[in-house]
Amino acid sequence: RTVALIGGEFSGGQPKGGVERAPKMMRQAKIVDQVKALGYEVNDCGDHAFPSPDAANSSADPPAGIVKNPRTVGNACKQIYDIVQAAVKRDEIVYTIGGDHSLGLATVGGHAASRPNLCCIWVDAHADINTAETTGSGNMHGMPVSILLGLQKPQDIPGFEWFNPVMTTADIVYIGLRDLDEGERSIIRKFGMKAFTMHHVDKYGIGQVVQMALDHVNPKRDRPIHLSFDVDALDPAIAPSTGTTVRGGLTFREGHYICEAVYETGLLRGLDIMEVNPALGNHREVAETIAIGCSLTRCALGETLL
Ligand SMILES: N[C@@H](CC/C=C/[B-](O)(O)O)C(=O)O
Ligand SMILES: [Mn+2]
Ligand SMILES: [Mn+2]
Ligand SMILES: [Mn+2]
Repeated sequence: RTVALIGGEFSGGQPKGGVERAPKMMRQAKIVDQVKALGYEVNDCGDHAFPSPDAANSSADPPAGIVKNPRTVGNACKQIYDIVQAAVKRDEIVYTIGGDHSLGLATVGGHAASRPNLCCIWVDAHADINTAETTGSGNMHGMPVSILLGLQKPQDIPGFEWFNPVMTTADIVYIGLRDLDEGERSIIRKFGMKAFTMHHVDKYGIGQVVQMALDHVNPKRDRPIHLSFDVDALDPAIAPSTGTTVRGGLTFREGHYICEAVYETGLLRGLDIMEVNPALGNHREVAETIAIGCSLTRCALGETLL
């Protein structure tokens, strides 16, 4: 089994610099050796840096409405999308280290483009499903899912004309939500999307939640799975170095359980570890957040299953 490792050194989907440094920091933490130690071949596709958007409203990439850096984000996504698609065609497990979660359009979208019947588990404090109309911040890391599903027409955002939505609202399930914008709430309700919030995690426990999530998007356990993990799904106490912290998140074990349970299906074909920002917090907080990015990866690749 081969894992294609892709570093997405990209920060343009949100305003806090530093998130582009996570791939190098994870490599310094020996993530490649850790994956190899689990028995995988690693096809290192390298780290991909992108022109970091200069100050907002730059002349080269003016906002589309209030959507910031659309062409910069679209270009980065297109490049990662192509790399992901090529890895999937080689039947490799596609593993992307972000970078902000706007790249989720490229990882899940690129995967779906060459993997029929793909389903997605989106682990996040946020739904990332704002359209250009509903976004309050204009930060594109809050929008990848709406474009992925075609709820936001790609051709209506400069830089995204290349994207062809192939997934539907029924192909994705959320775990960990606790900070939704009003527009996102109405989109989720309107399309009857499945979302397991932190309320459900408390009510049913993580074991039941993952089971119900899989039963929703993968009832016959016959669909390949893409797990897109935003580390801000975890409680900030254990993953502090991330740009959009929200209190009351997943515990260390709940986060790792999700990864273990997805591995246990034998259906994991795509994994994203997103939004680790080594520029945020003190040395210990950065080290802890990088370490959790590595341990989540190991659990998603089978480390803890006997
Ligand atoms: N919903 C907020 C927050 C977006 C958060 C994105 B993240 O999940 O990738 O951190 C927004 O649209 O600005
Ligand atoms: Mn996210
Ligand atoms: Mn988030
Ligand atoms: Mn985030």
